[in-house]
Amino acid sequence: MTAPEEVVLRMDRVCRTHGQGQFRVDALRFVNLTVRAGELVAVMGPSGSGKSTLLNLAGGLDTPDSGTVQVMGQQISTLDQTARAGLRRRAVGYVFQDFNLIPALTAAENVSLPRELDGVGLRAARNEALAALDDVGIGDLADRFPDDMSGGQRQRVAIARALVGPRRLVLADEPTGALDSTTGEEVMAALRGRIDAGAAGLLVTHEPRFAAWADRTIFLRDGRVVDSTGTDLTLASLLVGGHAEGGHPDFPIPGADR
Ligand SMILES: Nc1ncnc2c1ncn2[C@@H]1O[C@H](COP(=O)(O)OP(=O)(O)OP(=O)(O)O)[C@@H](O)[C@H]1O
Repeated sequence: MTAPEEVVLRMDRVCRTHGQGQFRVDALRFVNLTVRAGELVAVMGPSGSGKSTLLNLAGGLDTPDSGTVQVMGQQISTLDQTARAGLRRRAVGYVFQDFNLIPALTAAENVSLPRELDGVGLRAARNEALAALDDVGIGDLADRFPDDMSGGQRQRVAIARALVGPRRLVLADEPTGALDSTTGEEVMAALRGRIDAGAAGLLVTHEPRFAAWADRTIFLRDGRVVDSTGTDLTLASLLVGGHAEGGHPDFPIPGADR
């Protein structure tokens, strides 16, 4: 297990431009971000502010135009494509809004598959998968197929899969987006539990109540980090107008201007 204070993700002065000429967009501009083991960082911002670009760079699916991205001490832009894919597989797991489970595989098979692809033997991979499912509170559903599970249970399978084996960085893109709020809270509790056990995470969300599960929140606008705040402050500032009357300027509280 990773030491609690170990840096899992480090981004220094990261810039990324998409498109060319008149279609050129500065999707990220000089972003600095450090996420340590045991830390969950929420990423909020309006549509087009650069959240997906940030997640793609953090997971090594994309490389910066300038600046550096390090995952578990390895600088992604210095790696060739094969080495990058290897680092991604060993270190990074994803959780998406739509679960992305393989319907023909049971929960345990979905979770053990990445480990089998890592070269771990079938039995060891299954044992790791069972432990990972236990960690997110659904050990008893190991042999169920995704279609026979609720949305919240499926998302917990996805969290188990994201952090099975040595993976330490979970990148979650609106993981609660398809869930009702009670189920969303249960899924956040499961994610939080896995982070507390020594992983690190980035959570893209539009919902302050889910961001409240994070240790801190960064706010993006036009590719820049325009604000960064601890969780207590996040909710407090949204609710009592710590940033501005009626909430954060990017996330006004509906009706607060009445
Ligand atoms: N492949 C691409 N080619 C051209 N422009 C792109 C590409 N990917 C992203 N962009 C642009 O970069 C900017 C940042 O996009 P990004 O998807 O990172 O934002 P986002 O905050 O995740 O948005 P959303 O909340 O709508 O998913 C946007 O202006 C977007 O149009």
